[in-house]
Amino acid sequence: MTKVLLRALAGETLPTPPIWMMRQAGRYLPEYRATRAKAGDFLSLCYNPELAAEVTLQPIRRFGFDAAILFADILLVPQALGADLWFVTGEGPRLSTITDAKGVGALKPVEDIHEKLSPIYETLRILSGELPKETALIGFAGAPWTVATYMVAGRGTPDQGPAHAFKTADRAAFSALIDRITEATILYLSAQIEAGAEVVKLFDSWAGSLKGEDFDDFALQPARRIIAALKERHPGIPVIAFPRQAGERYIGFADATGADCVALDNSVSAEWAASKVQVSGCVQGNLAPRHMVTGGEELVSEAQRITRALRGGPHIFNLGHGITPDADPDNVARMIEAVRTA
Ligand SMILES: Cc1c2[nH]c(c1CCC(=O)O)Cc1[nH]c(c(CCC(=O)O)c1C)Cc1[nH]c(c(CCC(=O)O)c1C)Cc1[nH]c(c(C)c1CCC(=O)O)C2
Repeated sequence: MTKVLLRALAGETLPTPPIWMMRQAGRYLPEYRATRAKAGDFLSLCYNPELAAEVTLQPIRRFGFDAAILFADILLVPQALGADLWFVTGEGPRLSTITDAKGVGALKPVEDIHEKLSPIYETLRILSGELPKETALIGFAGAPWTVATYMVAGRGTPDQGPAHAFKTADRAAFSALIDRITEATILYLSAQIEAGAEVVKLFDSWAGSLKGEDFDDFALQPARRIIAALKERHPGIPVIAFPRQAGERYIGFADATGADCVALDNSVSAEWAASKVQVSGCVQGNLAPRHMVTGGEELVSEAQRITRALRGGPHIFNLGHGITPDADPDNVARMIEAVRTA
């Protein structure tokens, strides 16, 4: 029996959609907080294969999701390319910054990334042996634009201003940075697949700040290049693309990039997506994460509305973005029940 997540990704319309959640292993779970404390800090947890596998499995044991997502972070790739990376508690990531051609030139050769990232591959090998047979294993990476926004600014930014400024000041150097990340991402995701990932997802969390030609050059083309290279090396491995906040640019994104599925954020309606995006294949999404905090009747009705709206084609149920640390785990169980009884 093929795993239900893989069936949806192959284009099958199922009576009940497979379910998983972005950030399903995370601070809203007491067992995650306990394992993170044991590891010491977030990055030590990412680089400890036994403990990273343990936190990946926690939400599977608790909720029986149809997919497990590797526990790691999109910012490990910049670190493997030579950037300094640390996390400030309560604030988020910090990195050394790259603001010109010289900074791009100083990055390590892409082939060197495996040296730093080999524990991540080990986490996947452990998970391949330990997951229930019906649970699919998802690997991931940040998309080049989103990763670049952190590498340029050295932190998360509300409007990605520093990356836009670099792009405007020296488009060739900025393109070289995007190319370098693109090449590293191909090597990283290929290694994840070789270590056991059955699906890979590209997170372009800041795609929504790219407009017109910039969207084509820095969101669409890098995704197309990565997906083409992966399909050549690993035919049959499906790719989920998440160009968050792409709005109208969700239309045709799967066809233009070769993605098997596009993940929808919660700023678009499921009804709109059914007629405009699902016509090209599988879609994933798109419950607003706040329902996992607020719960109640609205959680049930929204989860069921989305499930019904996307029932006519291939669909993977998920949130529109990651579950937040203040979410109530009981609401996750309620959400799953609502989707399965819609
Ligand atoms: C932009 C981005 C990052 N990381 C990621 C993205 C893209 C998706 C998105 O838009 O959310 C992706 C990511 N980060 C994490 C995963 C693991 C898999 C999963 O459960 O989804 C994945 C897929 C773990 C994490 N990554 C992070 C945590 C929290 C760390 C902790 O335990 O303190 C987790 C569980 C930290 C992180 N990592 C990042 C930020 C901005 C932060 C700080 C914000 C926060 O604290 O929630 C960068």
